[in-house]
Amino acid sequence: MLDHERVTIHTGSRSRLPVIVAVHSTALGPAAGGLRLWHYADWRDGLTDALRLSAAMTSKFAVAGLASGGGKAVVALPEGVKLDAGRRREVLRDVADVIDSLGGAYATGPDVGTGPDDMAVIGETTPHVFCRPARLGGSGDSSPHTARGTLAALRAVSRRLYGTASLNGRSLAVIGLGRVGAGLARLLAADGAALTVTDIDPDRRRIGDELGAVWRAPDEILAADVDIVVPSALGSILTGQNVAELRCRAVVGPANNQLATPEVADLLHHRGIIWVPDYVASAGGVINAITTELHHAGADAAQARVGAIEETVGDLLETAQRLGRTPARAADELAARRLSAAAPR
Ligand SMILES: NC(=O)C1=CN([C@@H]2O[C@H](COP(=O)(O)OP(=O)(O)OC[C@H]3O[C@@H](n4cnc5c(N)ncnc54)[C@H](O)[C@@H]3O)[C@@H](O)[C@H]2O)C=CC1
Ligand SMILES: CC(C)C(=O)C(=O)O
Repeated sequence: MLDHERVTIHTGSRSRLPVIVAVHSTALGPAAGGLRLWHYADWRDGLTDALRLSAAMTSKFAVAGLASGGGKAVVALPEGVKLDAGRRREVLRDVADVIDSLGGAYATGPDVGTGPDDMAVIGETTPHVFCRPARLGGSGDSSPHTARGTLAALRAVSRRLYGTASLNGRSLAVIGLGRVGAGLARLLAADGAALTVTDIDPDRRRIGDELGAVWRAPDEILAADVDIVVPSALGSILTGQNVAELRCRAVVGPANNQLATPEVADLLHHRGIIWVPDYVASAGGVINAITTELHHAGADAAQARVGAIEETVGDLLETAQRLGRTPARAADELAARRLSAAAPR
């Protein structure tokens, strides 16, 4: 059964590409979530992604205590298609038309494949957009805040495992050195962590070299002998098959939808590996954007809320242990309580 309030699929009048907007829930407020511009073998895979990603946004906002609902947009690019500047603009204007037609039920921001300049183009058509560049009144790139929020989650896990929040001397494997992953790797290196890194884009290796990190092939890094694995690329990286190969004590990262299926959280738990739900660890970017742009709080207040992810994760780990649950279940239950307490809209 469809679990979503509204799903719009529209063939862009300019680009002729499928523009998908999934609004999962507006129980806590109008939906928000990023725009993913990515390649898919079949556009229906993009639809599946939009459905899962938008549901995760609902939980992300609920656990973060923000009055927004879950949504996500996906433009499914056929494999191998590259967008030049003109074509990219057409795609973004198509997306903007769909968002505008929803009358405020959904506002977009950046996700994989998009950034603040793309939000500026969308903002030419519709006001329902955030993370535009600061010169246009937006809060800019979300990824440094997402990286900082993930670091806060890592500190909470380090405290639980090693009795100290410091990551100095810990070994971490960062999978994906994109906007969030590279920023997070820099923060971790500055804290004295020993890094192993990878990306499918070989050009990213220079970021690892710059940080003195060990480079591993993408298909080898999950089983690296490190303290913590940090998924920072795309989803479904943890499966029923590969959990058995892990050698780390925790998996904590910003990548959305890391589990191929929800049951993988139980498998990790049975192996004694702490998994922090991605929708908790990755909330820093959207916390900063929504707090400053929609709730008009100052930068310091927003940063404090991003830093509070450390406390949120610490509390979740404690609740999970006390009640004999996985952290995933403890987080799902917290989100469900907050959603059911919200007045019907
Ligand atoms: N940008 C943000 O503020 C937020 C991002 N996220 C999530 O964090 C993840 C990363 O996002 P961004 O850094 O913004 O995207 P990005 O597009 O800048 O970076 C993704 C990186 O992952 C690499 N990659 C893709 N598949 C890979 C694989 N199989 N193995 C290794 N590397 C691979 C890509 O080459 C790219 O360098 C995504 O899952 C995104 O949904 C979550 C919350 C906020
Ligand atoms: C960065 C925001 C917009 C988002 O989509 C997410 O947190 O996944």
